[in-house]
Amino acid sequence: MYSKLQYISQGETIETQLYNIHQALDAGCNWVQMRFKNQTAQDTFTLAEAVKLLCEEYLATFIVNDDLHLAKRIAADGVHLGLTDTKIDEARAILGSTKIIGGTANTVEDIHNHVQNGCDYIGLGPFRFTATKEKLSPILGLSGYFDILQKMKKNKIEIPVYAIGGITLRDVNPLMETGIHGIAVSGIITESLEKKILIQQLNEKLYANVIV
Ligand SMILES: Cc1ncc(COP(=O)(O)OP(=O)(O)O)c(N)n1
Ligand SMILES: Cc1ncsc1CCOP(=O)(O)O
Ligand SMILES: [Mg+2]
Repeated sequence: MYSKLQYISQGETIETQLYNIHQALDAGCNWVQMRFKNQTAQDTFTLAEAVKLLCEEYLATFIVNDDLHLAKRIAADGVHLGLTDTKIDEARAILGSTKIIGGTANTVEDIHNHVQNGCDYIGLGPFRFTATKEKLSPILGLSGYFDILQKMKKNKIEIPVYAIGGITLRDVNPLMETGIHGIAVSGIITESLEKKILIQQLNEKLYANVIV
């Protein structure tokens, strides 16, 4: 089963990114998406190599944001692709069947297309406004998740869905009640001064109904 908590990295420099990712891993995150925007190819590659080693040390899943070819080059566990990034079916043809491919969705039609094209998980959002990302798609709110997850059920569309965008601890229970698999968060973990406690609290809520 995919982890129910994804950490999306932040930081304007290689050093800040590595610090933030290391802190998140140390505090218990076991899924990292490296998101390093508007950087040179060399710096992104340098960071990715270091993050790969860190994730291996912590036995964490390592996903590269946006850059399919970088994900392939460094043999990351997978890639996350947005609606304007490389198409999911093209990425599948390049990465093969063993790598994880995540796709962004804002509607049930996006989810349906991604499933048809061989996507492994969905990042559905934004839940609410967030300053972490520019040019947000329409905000879904709780009712948006409820509607989309109901439509998925009705149409028998099965794929793990992660809620994303401005999520806080108190959003987790109501979001999980809509039928999502988990959450992808950046700000709350990066900014937390008590990361271990926060991640424990998030995981308690995320895994509350999982029978082991
Ligand atoms: C898990 C997850 N879901 C959605 C996104 C957003 O991807 P995208 O729309 O391509 O935006 P950027 O992150 O590239 O700015 C994501 N990264 N992860
Ligand atoms: C990458 C991304 N895509 C939609 S919202 C978002 C940012 C998530 O970060 P945060 O948890 O800080 O809102
Ligand atoms: Mg993208």
